[in-house]
Amino acid sequence: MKNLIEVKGLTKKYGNVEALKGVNLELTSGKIVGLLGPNGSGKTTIIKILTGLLKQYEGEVLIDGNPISNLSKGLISYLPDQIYFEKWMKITDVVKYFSDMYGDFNQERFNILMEKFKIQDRTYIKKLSKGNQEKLQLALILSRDAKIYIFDEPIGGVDPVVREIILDTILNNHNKDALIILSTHQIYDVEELFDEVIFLKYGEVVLHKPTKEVVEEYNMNLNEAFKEVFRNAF
Ligand SMILES: Nc1ncnc2c1ncn2[C@@H]1O[C@H](COP(=O)(O)OP(=O)(O)OP(=O)(O)O)[C@@H](O)[C@H]1O
Repeated sequence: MKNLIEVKGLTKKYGNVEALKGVNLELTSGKIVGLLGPNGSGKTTIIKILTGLLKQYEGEVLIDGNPISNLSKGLISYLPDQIYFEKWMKITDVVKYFSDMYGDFNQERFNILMEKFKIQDRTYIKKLSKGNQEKLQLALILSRDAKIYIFDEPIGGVDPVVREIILDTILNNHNKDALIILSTHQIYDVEELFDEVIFLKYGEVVLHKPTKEVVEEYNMNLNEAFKEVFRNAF
């Protein structure tokens, strides 16, 4: 296992708001990590910095040993918490864009995932329901052979059956040496997925441990432990 992400003293201010306060993290390959915290705790801010979307911050961020650059961006397959396609686009255009943009895009895996997600209409994005647009985006993200996958609320808008398919797909369709970071509020559904968890509170890491240790230490499931740690933070 090697460190794929190293963050030292990461601080981010939006005007007077200190969204991240000296965050330190080391994340290794082959792990599924839950990035958890209440609204406004800084999860999306960290993700945006790791993915190169937010460029102004203090501290050091290394991706696979190198500072953030186009090279590091190419190592990360990122699912944002919103649909980022233009609705007028054809699905074939989006797929072409992905395969042109990312050398690691696996068309065969994409086709299999689309079958699994039962997306039959492959014409225009606007003809897909919101849940199916989310699934399409997920299929594209998972079809890359990336070193790092970052999912921001991948199960937000979909029904419970689809949620299970999505979690199963994440678990079984990624490169096993990859690092997966998953941010969600629906901990109850996903806790068995996480090898380790990060609890963020007001921009600070208050806990970063293997899930097993958290469950043992608090003598309760992860969801309950989360509520215990954040009891006064809501
Ligand atoms: N563009 C921005 N301008 C000003 N403040 C911002 C901006 N983006 C985020 N913030 C603030 O930074 C803090 C962290 O926000 P962030 O979106 O990272 O939290 P989060 O944990 O992802 O929240 P949520 O779970 O609600 O998505 C919050 O106080 C938020 O109001």
